[in-house]
Amino acid sequence: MIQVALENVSKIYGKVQAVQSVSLDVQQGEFFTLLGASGSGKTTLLRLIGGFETPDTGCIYIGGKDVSRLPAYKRNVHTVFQDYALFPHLSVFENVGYALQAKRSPVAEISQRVTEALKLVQLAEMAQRLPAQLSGGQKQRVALARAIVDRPDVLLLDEPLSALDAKIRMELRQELKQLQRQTGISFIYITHDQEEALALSDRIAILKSGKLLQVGTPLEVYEQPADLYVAEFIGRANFLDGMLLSVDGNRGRVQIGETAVVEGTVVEGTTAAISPGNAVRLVVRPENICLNHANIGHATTIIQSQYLGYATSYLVQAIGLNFHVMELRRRGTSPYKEGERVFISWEWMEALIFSTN
Ligand SMILES: Nc1ncnc2c1ncn2[C@@H]1O[C@H](COP(=O)(O)OP(=O)(O)OP(=O)(O)O)[C@@H](O)[C@H]1O
Repeated sequence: MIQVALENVSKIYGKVQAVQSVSLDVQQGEFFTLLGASGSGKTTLLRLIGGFETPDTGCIYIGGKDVSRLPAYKRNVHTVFQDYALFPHLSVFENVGYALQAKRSPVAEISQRVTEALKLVQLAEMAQRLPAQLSGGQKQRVALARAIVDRPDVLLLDEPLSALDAKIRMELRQELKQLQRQTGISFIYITHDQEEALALSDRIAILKSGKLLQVGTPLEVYEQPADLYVAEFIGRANFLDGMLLSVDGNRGRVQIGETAVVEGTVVEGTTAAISPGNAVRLVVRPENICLNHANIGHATTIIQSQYLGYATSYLVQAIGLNFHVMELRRRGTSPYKEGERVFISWEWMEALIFSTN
């Protein structure tokens, strides 16, 4: 069932088209992430869904009802911000129960719901503490409990983990996902952190200058980016500029550097709907490149070798270019050493060719 639907929604601030004709659906119980560079319109979209802004054109539906002109307090939507926004003079319990209290819900119901929400965020023991007596991660858990206690249809989360240090962030990331699954509330989540987006989301929407470029599962946006921008934005990759020489089915051959064909500087990848002769960029992920001693692919020298425990990260030089290569550690093998001469190759299906015209 569709929980939130946007139809051709636009928002203009003066001369800035913050959101440009965006249409998308968020399913009930879905973890949906808005990802994009600074200024791409993520917060504006969230504010439009929350009712803190009204669209200039287009419609917003929540639970099938047109809420485009409905103020925030009339939508069953809550927002969790980066800075927690807790009341400092109220206890954890009172912070979480605040909205229910304001609605004059019966005391027994408040107590039961607050206790339940605090349990869900693992803070049952800290109900009587004041916010000042909590760590950053605990404060954000209180903010989460407060946001779910009222059982909203949709929870909007604006970079809720960005103020936390890396370790707490990882912990809370897992809890957030669990909380979403347990409550079945649709989450619409903003983050700058691509890895967080890939790890948490059912689907990700990628925005650029207020426009929606692609909506897909983490696997789709990482492995089948809709265009070069998405490929460059999500994850790390190597980019090779050149000219498309020939296409066989969807297997393309690219001459690196747009010069005449030079022996040993032709690479392969997948392409769709690009004609030979066009300027292209080939994108290949570090983990899709294989290093070998078996004379397969292009000769290369290891410039840098960084042992990361679970993997080894290499900088190598081949066909006059630098490549970033990532190899998972395998037991019984030792990493290649700096200065060592090896070969690099990749399966043509694992590299993507985009037009740069
Ligand atoms: N109230 C406003 N008045 C004028 N311009 C605004 C206003 N709010 C946002 N903008 C502009 O709209 C564009 C989109 O802003 P928005 O905050 O939605 O981006 P964002 O993707 O959330 O960025 P960030 O990741 O930096 O928070 C930006 O160019 C911004 O300067």
